[in-house]
Amino acid sequence: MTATTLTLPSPAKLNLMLHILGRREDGYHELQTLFQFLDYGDELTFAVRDDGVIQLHTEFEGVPHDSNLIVRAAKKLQAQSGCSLGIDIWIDKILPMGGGIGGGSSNAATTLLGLNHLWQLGWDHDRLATLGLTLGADVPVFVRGHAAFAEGVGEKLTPEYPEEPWYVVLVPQVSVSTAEIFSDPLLTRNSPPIKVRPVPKGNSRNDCLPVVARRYPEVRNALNLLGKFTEAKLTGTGSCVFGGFPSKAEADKVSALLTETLTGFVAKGSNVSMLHRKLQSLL
Ligand SMILES: C[C@](O)(CO)[C@H](O)COP(=O)(O)OP(=O)(O)OC[C@H]1O[C@@H](n2ccc(N)nc2=O)[C@H](O)[C@@H]1O
Ligand SMILES: Nc1ncnc2c1ncn2[C@@H]1O[C@H](COP(=O)(O)OP(=O)(O)OP(=O)(O)O)[C@@H](O)[C@H]1O
Repeated sequence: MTATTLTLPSPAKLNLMLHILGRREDGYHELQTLFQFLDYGDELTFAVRDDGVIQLHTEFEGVPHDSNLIVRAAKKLQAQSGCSLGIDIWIDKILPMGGGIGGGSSNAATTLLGLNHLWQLGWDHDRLATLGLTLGADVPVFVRGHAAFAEGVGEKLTPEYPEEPWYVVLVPQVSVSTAEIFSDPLLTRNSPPIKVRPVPKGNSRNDCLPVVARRYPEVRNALNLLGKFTEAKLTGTGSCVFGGFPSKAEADKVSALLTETLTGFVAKGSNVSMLHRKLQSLL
């Protein structure tokens, strides 16, 4: 008998590099980016209900119930699968919103995979990723669960195997709107496509960084401070800034110094998402 309740992780991601190649007719941008997961994230708990109702019990400041990506993901999956079951959902939210570490997208993917399991739909990852893309450009990589080189708007994924260092992630206390950064006239949108894999060294820049740093002094400050210890990078459109270290001890040492004045955390990079490791252990 399949369980009717389930608790699953919803990990963060980093963009280890991000190049913008151009802008499409629909306003979305053609990207090349390298995604890696962190062993750090939110936790969602699901309990099946038989009346078809989808209810998220945790309140989010500034996000109405029906706009929450968790609820939108659940409703889409229910409608497209024709499932008559419903779900109660709770979330322990630790990922910052508008931090560029993919909180909302990851929550949507965890919901799709969790409900596919609990509702026994038997959808494969291709089908779930296609539905996920309609919720956000970053959802498919969380559905697939492997570090990946992404092209298109982020949906064409090729598995990658970057090193898995320990990261210090700084969380500047500003929420950056992805749409706002992508509509900035100063954004560089003409990076030449990378044609070889893995991404050659020297290509780790994030094309969004100059625009984000210009608009947000808090992000500039975080980049400068972390940059005293290692190469400091921006993930996605920010606000979070990260740098890799060969050991937890070194990352902890730098984090202890920086988190006296800034918010941040230490987490291990991971090429297989902790969500997929947990799901695998259930089979
Ligand atoms: C920047 C990244 O975080 C890199 O991982 C993602 O590409 C953004 O993914 P996301 O947050 O899931 O983005 P979405 O919710 O799909 O899009 C938010 C807004 O960002 C802009 N956007 C997003 C992705 C993309 N490739 N081009 C864009 O121009 C669009 O204006 C869109 O309205
Ligand atoms: N479950 C959710 N978790 C976080 N944000 C959500 C959620 N549902 C809806 N949102 C909305 O989506 C916006 C972007 O949230 P998210 O945490 O995904 O941003 P982000 O970290 O910049 O992500 P990305 O790296 O994908 O751009 C939030 O500001 C919020 O209004």
